[in-house]
Amino acid sequence: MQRKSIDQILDNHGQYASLNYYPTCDKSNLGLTFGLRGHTDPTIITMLLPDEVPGLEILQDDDWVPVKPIPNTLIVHVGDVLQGLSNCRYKSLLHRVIVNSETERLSVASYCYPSNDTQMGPPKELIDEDHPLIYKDYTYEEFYTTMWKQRLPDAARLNAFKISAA
Ligand SMILES: O=C(O)CCC(=O)C(=O)O
Ligand SMILES: [Fe+2]
Repeated sequence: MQRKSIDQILDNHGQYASLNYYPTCDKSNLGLTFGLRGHTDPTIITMLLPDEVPGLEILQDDDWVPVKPIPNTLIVHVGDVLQGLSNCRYKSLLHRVIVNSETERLSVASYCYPSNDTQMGPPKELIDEDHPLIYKDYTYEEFYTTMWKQRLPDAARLNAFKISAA
């Protein structure tokens, strides 16, 4: 696939950042309280800079697996937009943050997202007999609006744009 296909699709993209603070949690509430519940990010990619306190977990083969913090290391992961654009060749990462009773935690997250009018259907080069088209063509604005209006659980966000969706 041509690099310029993706450059053209994501020509006007933006980036915003959040500073996430996770306070400690009373022992009696551990297990009931999440720093962030399991979610995927509605982004192209997300770049994370966590501090050295563990907490981030990713879902792998139905198990939540802790991500070991490595000092001064960025974690880059795929978001929903790239899953759609790649016709599911890249998968959006399901992740969550757990808290602990001893140490507060900080992370900086930087989210890359496309402009509202970006057509999110995958480039033609990615579609062939072995990789049939999964999603209808839709704009990022439609995706984002549907996501908030319908309060869809994460995995269902992109499903709403599947060709086979009712
Ligand atoms: O704090 C973290 O390590 C993850 C933050 C996160 O998932 C997010 O901001 O979407
Ligand atoms: Fe996230």
